[in-house]
Parts: sequence; C-alpha cells; structure tokens
Amino acid sequence: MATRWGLCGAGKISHDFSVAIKTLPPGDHRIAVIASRSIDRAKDFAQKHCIPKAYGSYEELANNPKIDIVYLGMLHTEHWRVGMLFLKAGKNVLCEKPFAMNSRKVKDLVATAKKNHVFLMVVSFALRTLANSSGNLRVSFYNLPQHWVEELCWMYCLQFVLMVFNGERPESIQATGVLLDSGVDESVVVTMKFSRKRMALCAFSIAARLPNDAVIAGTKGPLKYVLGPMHCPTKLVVNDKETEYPLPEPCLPLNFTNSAGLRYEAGEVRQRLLKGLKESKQMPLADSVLLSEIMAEIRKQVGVVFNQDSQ
Ligand SMILES: NC(=O)C1=CN([C@@H]2O[C@H](COP(=O)(O)OP(=O)(O)OC[C@H]3O[C@@H](n4cnc5c(N)ncnc54)[C@H](OP(=O)(O)O)[C@@H]3O)[C@@H](O)[C@H]2O)C=CC1
Ligand SMILES: O=C1OC[C@@H](O)[C@H](O)[C@H]1O
Repeated sequence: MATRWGLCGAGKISHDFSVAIKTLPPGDHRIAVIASRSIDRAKDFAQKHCIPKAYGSYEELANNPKIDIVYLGMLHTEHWRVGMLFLKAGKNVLCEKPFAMNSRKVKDLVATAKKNHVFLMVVSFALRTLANSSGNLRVSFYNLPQHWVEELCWMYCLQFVLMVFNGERPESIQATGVLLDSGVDESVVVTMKFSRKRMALCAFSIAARLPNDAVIAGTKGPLKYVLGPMHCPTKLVVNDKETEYPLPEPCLPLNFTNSAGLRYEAGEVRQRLLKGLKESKQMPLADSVLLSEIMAEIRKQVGVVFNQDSQ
C-alpha cells in the first residue's frame, strides 16, 4: 500500500517535495492532502499537483485519520509550533530543515514525538556511505545569500560532520565570526575536536567566495570529496574516482537546485514506517538534538541571538 502523505504549507519547497515524490513509484507514495493557511492557495496547489484534497487550515490535516505522514514544508520559524500540533495529534512528521530555531524547541519536538509514539525526522541528505572516516574533515559553503544564513543552512555543514563522526559529541568547539550590523552572522569559522585526535573545520560566509563542497581527508590525503552543492550533491570523488548519482527529470520546474533529491527522504520515511520504526537510522533524533546543541554553542560564541530564544 502506498504511503499517504499530507503536505503542510503551499510554498516553494512543498512544490519541490511534491515533484520529488512523483519521481517515485506511485504504488509506494501518494500525496493525499495539501493544507495551507489559505484555501485558495491549497486549491491552486492541489490542481497543479493533482492532489485529491485541499484544506484551508493545518488543523484539518491534523484531524485527518487517513494520513500516514505529514511533511512540514512551511517557514522554518513555524516548525516548532506547527510540528507540536501534528505530533500531539498523533501524526508522523517529516520536518523541513531546521527542526526549530533553538535547541530547547528541538528537544521539545523530540520529547513530544516520543511521548506520542510517532515517527519524527528532519530533512537531511543521503550520504551515509561516506561515513567512518578516520581522518580530518573540511566543509565549506561559498557565498551564501543572506536568506540561507537566516534559514540556518549552515546546519548542513554540521549535519555532514555528525554523519562522518557517527553522531559523536565533539570534545570541544571553537567558533569565531563576524556579524552584520543587523546581527546576522556574515562569516563564521568553526573547528571541532573529536576523540582520537580527529578534527572538523566548517566555514560559511555571506561575503567570501568559499568552495561549496565537503572533503574528508586523512593521513593519506583527501580521500573523499562531495562536490558542491554539498547539501544536495550528485557527484562524489573517492580515491580520485568520480561517481555521478543523477537525479530523475522532474515533471514540473523546481524552485531549488537538485531538490528532486528530496525523494531520498521520502523513500527513507516509507521504509521506516513500513517497519513500524519511530525514527530514521540515517538522521537519528539523537543526532538532531546534538546538532541543535552544537548550533547553540556556536551561536553563543559568535553572539547570534534569535527572537525565539526568549519565547
Ligand atoms: N531542504 C531544502 O533544500 C530547502 C529547505 N527550505 C526550508 O523550507 C522553508 C520554507 O521555504 P520556502 O518554501 O522557500 O518558503 P515559502 O515562503 O515559499 O513558503 C513558506 C510557507 O510557509 C507557510 N507559512 C506558515 N506560517 C507562515 C508565516 N507565519 N509566515 C510565512 N509563511 C508561513 C506558508 O504556507 P501557507 O500559507 O500555504 O500555509 C508559506 O507558503 C524555509 O524556511 C527553509 O528552512 C527551503 C528551501 C530549500
Ligand atoms: O535549505 C535550503 O537550501 C537551499 C536554499 O536555496 C534554501 O533557501 C535553503 O533554506
């Protein structure tokens, strides 16, 4: 039986997610509902994506018993509030990144999912095969547009680091950065020390043109490259051998680079739900919590404060 998806939020990433789902076998995945704060937007979206049901509120989706999983595609500042609505209603949730604006709210979501015995996962990327490096790691993001920083895209670098270090907590974190007058982090460099003398270095910047790829390097040199865009890659280089992982042609134009790759998330969710599991092995909830704590420490050291921190 197909996994029945309910999409929440009729914006750009929900469009891309819907297109990505359509690259998967229809017998495996079916989008049953689109919910928007506006019934007109929901109906337009439903017509464009051939979705049978459109709701003009998120609450209606939360009350629909015929949905297997909700995709939270709304603005990231709303993930915690709306995520809580669905988790408390007993719905499984795949949340767009980031889970929430701070570590307290991430932990709140995870605890609520556990309490209600439902599945919860944040959007990640499918690169586990590169894990288990014994070497050092460098990840950088080039020339980020400001909204990428505001949407916490730098978490992709940290997700990658945690993936390579198998969710291990760093022994120490050193972060330094430059802020814009508005308080937005313009450039940040982070070094993390892990057990057995291993290190990771992450850099991202709105101002400087850094390479947008990830490298895992050990004593034998740079062994593994994830060619940019590192958060949604299609090319890996391992021991000088490049392998391409092409994405299928989308049935409609996409808003974001390579976002047909969201199909990997959908596939992972289906596999876990079929097994009755409550989280993903690819992006475990413990990693999400640790990621939020690392982000909090980096923000503290660099001096980045969000309104949500005091709410
Ligand atoms: N994984 C990835 O590659 C990407 C992830 N993202 C993440 O997805 C999020 C959404 O991005 P995107 O789709 O580009 O944004 P859009 O502005 O296109 O859509 C956001 C949607 O959020 C909903 N929403 C709910 N509450 C609010 C609110 N208070 N203010 C504004 N919108 C609200 C709206 O849906 P409605 O009114 O229909 O209910 C709106 O359409 C980003 O914040 C980002 O973190 C973004 C791009 C790529
Ligand atoms: O997560 C993201 O990745 C791609 C960007 O274009 C987008 O704005 C961001 O939120």
